[in-house]
Amino acid sequence: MSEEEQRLVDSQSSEDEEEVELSLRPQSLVQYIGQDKVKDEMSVYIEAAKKRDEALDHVLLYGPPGLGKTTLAFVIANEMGVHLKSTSGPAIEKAGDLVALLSELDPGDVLFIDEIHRLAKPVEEVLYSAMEDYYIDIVVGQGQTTHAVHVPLPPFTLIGATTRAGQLSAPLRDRFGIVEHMQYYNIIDLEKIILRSSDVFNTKINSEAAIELARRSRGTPRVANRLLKRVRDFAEVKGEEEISLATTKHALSQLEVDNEGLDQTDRKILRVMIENYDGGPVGIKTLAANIGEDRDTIEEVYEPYLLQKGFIIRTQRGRAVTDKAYLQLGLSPRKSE
Ligand SMILES: Nc1ncnc2c1ncn2[C@@H]1O[C@H](COP(=O)(O)OP(=O)(O)OP(=O)(O)O)[C@@H](O)[C@H]1O
Ligand SMILES: [Mg+2]
Repeated sequence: MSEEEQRLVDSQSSEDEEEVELSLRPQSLVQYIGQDKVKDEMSVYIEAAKKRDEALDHVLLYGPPGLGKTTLAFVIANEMGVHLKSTSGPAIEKAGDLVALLSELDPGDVLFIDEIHRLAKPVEEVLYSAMEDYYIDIVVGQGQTTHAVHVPLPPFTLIGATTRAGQLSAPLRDRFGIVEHMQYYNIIDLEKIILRSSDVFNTKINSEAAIELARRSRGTPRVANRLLKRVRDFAEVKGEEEISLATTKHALSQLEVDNEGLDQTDRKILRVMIENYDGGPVGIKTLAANIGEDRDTIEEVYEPYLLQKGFIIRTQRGRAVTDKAYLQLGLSPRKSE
């Protein structure tokens, strides 16, 4: 797949995008659009913790990339009125790194660990006592001078984010008092996000165009914001004062994003399943090898959306496409035997 397209769905943002990303990020729960269930619950827990003057319980946020987990972590810290220290699972190599991070925290502060399913096992084990009783036992020295040191910690809140809740070990998962599942956004909420972002960009977008964009954004704010930027480019070149529906449709077809928001890779997955495996079922490993995509990427990024949109289903023997998938590709569904 092209680099361009990779960037539409991928979880990393390039450096020149970071600054815009920051200005696009809502700061408070009120500004945070959608995810109503998560927001309602979080606002109760935040208010209660503040009343008790305690650290908020540890929070696990999980769901597909680009749905606003990182954004929400910052919003939570903001609402609690505390600092947030941000890191990621793979960045913490040794237990000592974790100790260093934790000892920098003030009481009540948030430690945000992105990709928490990728923590090294020894680090994870140190985290258990830190989360449960706010202390860490570390071993220092070498040979004969080796001894254990008991390090008390300030009360803190761990916010973990992951696209793969299933890969978290049970002992770690159980130590999160609050577990929130982030859902794909509906079109109304995505439209609001698009309108807010176009304000930030100082561009006008016609309301029909905003809805069209929302419909094709894979239920994902990050995708919505990226598509908006591309569509804005097309409108600018055309000299439009306000992004029109026609330009939006034209830009999206150039970007090969179809009417359901599927991109080239989504369609390739469906096509391979149909053409090479008669619609499935086919195992994920086989599929990944055929498409030349990483298995994890398929499972984290592509599959959840295709499942939720009803293009594929999961069976005991693997994934299979539905009739809807045939129709989306302009093919006639296979006859049921
Ligand atoms: N509820 C929201 N309202 C407005 N904008 C949002 C919302 N959620 C996310 N965004 C925007 O979408 C983009 C992606 O959000 P974010 O980086 O928080 O996603 P994420 O879930 O952490 O993704 P990843 O799993 O890839 O780390 C950001 O630019 C953010 O501003
Ligand atoms: Mg993130």
